[in-house]
Amino acid sequence: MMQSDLFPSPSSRLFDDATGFVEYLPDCIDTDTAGHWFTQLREAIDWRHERRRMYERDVDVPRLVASFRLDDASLPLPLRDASDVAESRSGVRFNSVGLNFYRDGRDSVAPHNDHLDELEPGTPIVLLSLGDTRQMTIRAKRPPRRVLQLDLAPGSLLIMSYATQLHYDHGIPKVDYPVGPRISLAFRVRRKEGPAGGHYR
Ligand SMILES: O=C(O)CCC(=O)C(=O)O
Ligand SMILES: [Fe+2]
Repeated sequence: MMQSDLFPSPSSRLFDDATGFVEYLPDCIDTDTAGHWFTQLREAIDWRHERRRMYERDVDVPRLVASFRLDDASLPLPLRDASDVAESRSGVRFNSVGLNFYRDGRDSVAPHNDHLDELEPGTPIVLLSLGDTRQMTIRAKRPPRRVLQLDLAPGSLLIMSYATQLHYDHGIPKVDYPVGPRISLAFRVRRKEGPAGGHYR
């Protein structure tokens, strides 16, 4: 599906080995466009506030979420352009986008790997960041416990290969300093069959 020689700048890979690869591409969208898309999405999306059963209690998912199939005729406008950017920079044709809206530093996503039973085997996940910069932690599940702390700047793409979901967890921790809102778009190739999309803590 995806060939590494489709990637124009191998040096942007933070690692690339038997555990998969992670690639960070800053400035894929200019600042004005990133700001415009952020505002459009914040206003146009019908953001869901979800709850999730955890340790026999219902808890709030600490961010707002939304999701679309990319063949949805009513796909909000900037998502089409955003998927074009994700596709041209990764060489992969995606069929779904999951959105996360982190309202402030108290919003987060707990360490997790994306559900492999929902992904077409071998396909990467591309995260496009808009709004304020938040830090992502990527941590190996097993020793030697490689840890990456990445600032995900607006207009950047982060590409995580399929294999990394077996070997690493990723998350956006809460922060105790003032930070503005952030929206992330997670492009995926979802399997045709398979479970309905869930969300992560
Ligand atoms: O907001 C992000 O950049 C990460 C989101 C994420 O990990 C997910 O939606 O699965
Ligand atoms: Fe994720």
